[in-house]
Amino acid sequence: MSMLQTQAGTAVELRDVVREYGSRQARVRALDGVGIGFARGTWTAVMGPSGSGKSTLLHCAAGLERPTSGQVLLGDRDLATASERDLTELRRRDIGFVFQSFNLVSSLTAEQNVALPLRLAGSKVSMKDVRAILTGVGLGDRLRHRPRELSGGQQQRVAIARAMITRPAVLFADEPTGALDSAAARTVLGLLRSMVDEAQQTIVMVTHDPAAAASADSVVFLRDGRIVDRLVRPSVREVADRLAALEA
Ligand SMILES: Nc1ncnc2c1ncn2[C@@H]1O[C@H](COP(=O)(O)OP(=O)(O)OP(=O)(O)O)[C@@H](O)[C@H]1O
Repeated sequence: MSMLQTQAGTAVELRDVVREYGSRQARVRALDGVGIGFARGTWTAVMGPSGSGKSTLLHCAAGLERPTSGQVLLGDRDLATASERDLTELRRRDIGFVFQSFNLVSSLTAEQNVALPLRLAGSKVSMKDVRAILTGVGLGDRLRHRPRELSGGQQQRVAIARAMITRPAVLFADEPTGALDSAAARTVLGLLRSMVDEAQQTIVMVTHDPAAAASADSVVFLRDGRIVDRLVRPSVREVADRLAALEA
């Protein structure tokens, strides 16, 4: 097997990823040699103090940004060196993204928003599949509603349905519960959990919220662009304590 291939059972793997911003005088090393594999069918939360490199890690892993050096392997492809064209295709086909701010198209209905990635990819759109996935996230009675007619939690569930319609190898989530009240956050976290347990989805999620992080299977902690710790199935308390120690 080629070296440029994730290990069996790994959805995405970062190898010695460095990401620097700025030029000589004002160089910032946002990621300083990160190596981590995200196993298929697992949910990993990424935490750390402000500026520790969480968003940069997520963006590099999702092919939204290129590392300065190192490899980002998705199957047998290296996102660090893939052509722009291949990256665009990979992001469309193999990667799902959910943001804190939902990023729905305001003029489109829930159904149309969910169908959008298929239309953009030029795939055949099955409205039956679109409705099934919206029903799966509990919005079977909101198909024709536009984003402003939905609550924040409902909008985020549309965004998750939209990310899942292409059955991506990995779902990346950047503070998916950051704009939600605790009840809506719990619903969204429950939905992510069922995707991992029932559909073997792989999820990588950046969060500041220890309760959200403790919903994942494991939590990795960044400081100064390096992974400094990993907790498996921690309690909310353990996550909060570890984070507080890193922020001290
Ligand atoms: N486009 C950019 N240009 C220059 N520096 C950047 C850029 N993006 C990020 N950085 C710097 O890289 C470091 C890591 O930023 P990053 O956004 O990944 O951190 P974070 O852990 O997600 O922070 P937060 O929790 O505050 O969102 C920071 O020092 C930041 O200032």
